[in-house]
Amino acid sequence: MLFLVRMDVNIPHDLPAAQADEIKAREKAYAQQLQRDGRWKNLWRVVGEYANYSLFDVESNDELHTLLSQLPLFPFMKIHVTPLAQHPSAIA
Ligand SMILES: O=C(O)CC1=CCC(=O)O1
Repeated sequence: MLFLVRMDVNIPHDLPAAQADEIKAREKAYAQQLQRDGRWKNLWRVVGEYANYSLFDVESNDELHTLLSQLPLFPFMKIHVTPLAQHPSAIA
């Protein structure tokens, strides 16, 4: 099942920089592990925003929820999920 996910990151200004850097490092490692195993298929930065659009390929809504809720930045993100279906005119 394919899902388009937008993540908007909002780290509080009073979070110590070292703590923010540690969370971002864990986020990167987690994201790259999921990209390697094929579930996080694409990751794009939104130009000019601390946000991304990502494409996930997972087995279920529950799997996606588990995966997203384990993101180290999850407490600091607004996440919008769009489930995707086949378009009848698509050739690929
Ligand atoms: O920087 C972001 O958009 C949040 C994020 C998701 C995966 C990652 O490494 O950073």
